[in-house]
Amino acid sequence: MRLHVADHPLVAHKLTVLRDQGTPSATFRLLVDELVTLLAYEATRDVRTREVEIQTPVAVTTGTKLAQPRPLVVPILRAGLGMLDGMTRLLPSAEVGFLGMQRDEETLEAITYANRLPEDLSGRQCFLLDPMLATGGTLVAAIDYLLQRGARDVTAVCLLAAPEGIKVVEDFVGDRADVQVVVAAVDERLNEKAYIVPGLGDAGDRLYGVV
Ligand SMILES: O=P(O)(O)OC[C@H]1O[C@H](OP(=O)(O)OP(=O)(O)O)[C@H](O)[C@@H]1O
Ligand SMILES: O=c1cc[nH]c(=O)[nH]1
Ligand SMILES: [Mg+2]
Repeated sequence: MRLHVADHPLVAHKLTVLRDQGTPSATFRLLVDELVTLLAYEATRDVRTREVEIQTPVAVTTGTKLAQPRPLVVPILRAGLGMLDGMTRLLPSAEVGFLGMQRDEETLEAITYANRLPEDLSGRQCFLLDPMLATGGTLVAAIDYLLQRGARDVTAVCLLAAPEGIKVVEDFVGDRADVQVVVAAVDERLNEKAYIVPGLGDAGDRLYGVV
C-alpha cells in the first residue's frame, strides 16, 4: 500500500479550520469540498490516459485524454458523500457507485447498509471517498468489496488518518492489489472510543448533524 500525505499550506490551513469545534456545518461542508479538490489533484496523478490527435486553430497536435473504462468514484455514506462533488468536479466523466457503511460504536465493526456498485470492476480505477480512517475497519471492508468484484487499482481519499488504521489497511492489502491512500494529515492516535486524536470529531455529524 502506498501512502501519500498532502503537504501544502492551503491544505494545512483549511484542515485547521475544519478541526475547530466552533466551525459551523455550512462552513465545514464548504471546507471538505475544497480540501477534496486539492487532494483529488494528488489522488489522480496516476489516472490512466490515452493519446489523441486534435486540430488546434493553428496545427495538428497530439494531446491527452482520460482512457476507457471510466474511473469509478465510490463515496462511503454518510460522511463520504460530503466529498463527492469535490471529486467529480475534477473527474466529471467518472461513474459513481455507493457504499453505505456505519461503524458499530460498541464493537467497532463496519456494518454495510447499502451497496450499489458495478458487478465487474476488473480493469477499473476506483476512488473511495471517506474523510476518516480511524481503526481502518470501514476502509478495509470497502476495499474488500472492490477487490471481490475484480478491482486491482484502488485509491482511497481521506482527510484524516490514524497510524493504527493505516497499519490495518496495509496488513489487509499486502500485495493483493495496488492500493494508494491519499490523506490531508496523519494524526497522533486513536482515543479509547476509537476517535482520531486530535481529529475533528464525528465527520458525519459535523457535516449533516447528529442522528
Ligand atoms: O476506520 P473506522 O474505525 O471504521 O472509522 C471510520 C468510519 O467512521 C465514520 O463513519 P460512521 O460510522 O460514523 O458513519 P457516518 O458516516 O454515517 O457518520 C467515518 O466516516 C468512517 O466511515
Ligand atoms: O474520529 C473519528 C473516528 C471515526 N469516525 C469519525 O467520524 N471520526
Ligand atoms: Mg459518523
